[in-house]
Amino acid sequence: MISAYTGTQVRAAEEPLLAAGQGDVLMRRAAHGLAGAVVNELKSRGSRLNGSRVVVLAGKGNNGGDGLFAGAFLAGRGMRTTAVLTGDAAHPAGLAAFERAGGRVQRLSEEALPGLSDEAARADVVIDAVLGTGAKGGLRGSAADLVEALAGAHRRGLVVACDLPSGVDADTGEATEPVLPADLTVTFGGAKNGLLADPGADFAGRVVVVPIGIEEHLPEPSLRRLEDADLARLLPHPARRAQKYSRGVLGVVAGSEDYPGAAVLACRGALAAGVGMVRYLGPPSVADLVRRSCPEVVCSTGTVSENRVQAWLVGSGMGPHDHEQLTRARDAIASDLPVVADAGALPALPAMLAPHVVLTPHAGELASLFHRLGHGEDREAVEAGTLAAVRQAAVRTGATVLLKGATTLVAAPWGTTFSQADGTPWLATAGSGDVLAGVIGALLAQAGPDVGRFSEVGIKGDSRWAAIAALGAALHGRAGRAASEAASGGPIAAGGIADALPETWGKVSMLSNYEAWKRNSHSQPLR
Ligand SMILES: NC(=O)C1=CN([C@@H]2O[C@H](COP(=O)(O)OP(=O)(O)OC[C@H]3O[C@@H](n4cnc5c(N)ncnc54)[C@H](O)[C@@H]3O)[C@@H](O)[C@H]2O)[C@@H](O)CC1
Ligand SMILES: [K+]
Repeated sequence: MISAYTGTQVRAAEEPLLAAGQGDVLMRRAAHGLAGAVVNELKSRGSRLNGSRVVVLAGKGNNGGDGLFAGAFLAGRGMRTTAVLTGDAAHPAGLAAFERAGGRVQRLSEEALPGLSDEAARADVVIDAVLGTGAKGGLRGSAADLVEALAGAHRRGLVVACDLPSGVDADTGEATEPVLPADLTVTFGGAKNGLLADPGADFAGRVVVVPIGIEEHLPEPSLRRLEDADLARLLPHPARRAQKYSRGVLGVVAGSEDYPGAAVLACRGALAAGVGMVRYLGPPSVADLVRRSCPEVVCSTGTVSENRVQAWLVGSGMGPHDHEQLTRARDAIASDLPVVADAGALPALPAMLAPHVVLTPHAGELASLFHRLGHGEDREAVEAGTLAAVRQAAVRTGATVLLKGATTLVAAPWGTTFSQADGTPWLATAGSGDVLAGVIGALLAQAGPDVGRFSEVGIKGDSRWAAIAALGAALHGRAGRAASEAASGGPIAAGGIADALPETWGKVSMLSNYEAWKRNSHSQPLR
């Protein structure tokens, strides 16, 4: 699990060490980690260190101090280092160390701007150490001009953000442009929320966390990302004596005469994600298409209460005039069973929901939901602050809310939030969301009463619905990536995501089987 924190949480964790006079030690550890990451990255690219040029953009706070100390380490490795001081001051000890190591110091001003931005654009490495967790707002004045010029330059070297790209809000991921897009962000003590939420994540590149000794003082994470081992633990496994009903039955209320394919794709997503049975309820013409496309699906007629299932999927491919389907969607939501409510069901939701109802809007649908709740956020506002938006939606509706995007965020109404970025931009294709709803529906149907596997990864109570949705997003993203990789990185259609999902699932669970085998192999005979 990757854990992320707000700037305030990280600063509070630093407090006991600062009080014990360890401030310098923390900064040197951070700087050493930053310099080491630069060296590793250059080596992995086959670039030589000796004589290559590094420009450190150093602000006046501790973030600049980290950058200057890192520059000193790099100068010690034979790199030609220049510090561009963006403020009216610089971290005194960092600056002294930098100068002692032979670094060259330049002060940024309007006059010096053209020459320094040229130099930065020609450098092999640029370290962005202007603003860190203590910043208010974005870059200003000449620093903003320099970053704007650099971001627009034809060619630039490796860009490494110190702690976080300057201008990205550590707590929310909001970005005040200009922000220099990093290839690599080296962050200290723990990841920051802003690196795992869009638009901040757009600027962060690959994120490396450097431990600096504050970790034991960190509280519960503010944001989590499921990794391989967590996914493996959370995947349901059929019991030896399982039968299709005990494996979980998903009822699907989706599709319409205008969008019949959505029902098919939702069913394909569900079938690929381990459910025991899928029951489809919908218009006869759609049911015919579902039967022909997925003969495994049982098409039923009648009402929601007449169909016995363990979870419902409602809304994919439904419009505002599909009255019979909308009635079924409302009944499913009122049934007390877990529900994934997608697309056309979102405008028909009751005002207050429960955490076992998982809403799956994209940014535009979330903006519409806010409008109905009497709040004015438009799509742009949601996209500019995805983390705040998804959390607010969960609090206001009482539901678990999954906000789809390059980074998919899932928030439980009580605050537990996940960020998954497992996919590829090829996933932005029609029908992809229907498959995702099917996958999450299947996982909800298999959830059962067992909460043990959730507590194993530190997820308590009703937060498990958010973990299930995050698991679904991770599987969907990875399946999409696998489908694209099978096409040598080419495009995918939504059906291909469902087709790739069983193997993705198998690979993830192999990991847990291997761990179990390793644990057991010394003490038990293998069967
Ligand atoms: N506190 C600690 O012990 C440690 C802090 N570390 C580093 O310290 C950073 C936080 O340091 P600071 O609290 O000094 O904060 P920053 O370095 O983020 O910047 C704050 C400084 O910039 C000024 N400033 C704020 N907003 C600005 C803006 N929009 N434009 C221009 N100037 C602005 C402030 O007046 C202040 O002087 C972390 O991101 C991390 O890099 C690390 O060295 C690890 C240890
Ligand atoms: K920075």
